[in-house]
Amino acid sequence: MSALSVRGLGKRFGETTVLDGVSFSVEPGRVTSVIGPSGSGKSTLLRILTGELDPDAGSFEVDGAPVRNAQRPFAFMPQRDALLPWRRVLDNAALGLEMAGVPRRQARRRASELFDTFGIGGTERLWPRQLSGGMRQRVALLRTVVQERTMLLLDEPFGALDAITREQLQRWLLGIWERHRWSMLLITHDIREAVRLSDEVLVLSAKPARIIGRVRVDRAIPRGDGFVLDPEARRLEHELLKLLARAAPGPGATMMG
Ligand SMILES: Nc1ncnc2c1ncn2[C@@H]1O[C@H](COP(=O)(O)OP(=O)(O)OP(=O)(O)O)[C@@H](O)[C@H]1O
Repeated sequence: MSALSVRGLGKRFGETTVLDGVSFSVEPGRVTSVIGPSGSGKSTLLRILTGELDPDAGSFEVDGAPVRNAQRPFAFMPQRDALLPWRRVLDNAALGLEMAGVPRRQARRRASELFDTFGIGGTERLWPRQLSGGMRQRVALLRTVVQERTMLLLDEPFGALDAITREQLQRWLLGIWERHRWSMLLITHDIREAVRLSDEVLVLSAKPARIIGRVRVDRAIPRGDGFVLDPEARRLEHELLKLLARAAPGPGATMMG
């Protein structure tokens, strides 16, 4: 049974069709990435899954059961880290639990237990503005995973970071993932990141978005640092580049952003 099974999702904004019959599944404990041209509808897809938007067509199931509006079994990390500047780091980390109805003290205790594992021990009493970009992302991810859902939806978690920090956080995420084995759906702009972190990469076309390619990465996760230089990884990146050129034909065909 799939952790997530999406069938024929369609979405229009006014006259514009953004998603057109998008179907895929994420297997339990697997990581699936979605890449595609800017504006193709990747965030819209996640916003439908989280219940922020209603689809115009199609449906999806989680663990084999249709999802009703009220119950969203995902933990979602949005594109921006969205830490609240007026809450200390620990209170930010506990926010997702609090919003899910967990009493504040209990939420803070559960969040605080993860700080060391996430490499941010000692920052609990700081304000978000006192953290680096990479640390902020760790807090945002902690806030997401502390909700203890089996499926994570991550919308470009490392998109705003410099290349070195991004690389560090990818390595770190793989290490954390190995312990928890969440099913993950990851939106990214970075082909190399998609190949390194995923079991399968889906390529969306430009608007209206359809899935125009699927690339499997048949190497066990976590993959070591050397994997990016592995000929197989380079071949898959090349294949994805070609698919992206088809996804957004014309000048800047491989540009995403
Ligand atoms: N509420 C809305 N009303 C009208 N149009 C919208 C709305 N939300 C998104 N869109 C449009 O839908 C399209 C897809 O947007 P979306 O943010 O899903 O793309 P994306 O692939 O995530 O883009 P990026 O890679 O730049 O983050 C865009 O053309 C966007 O302008």
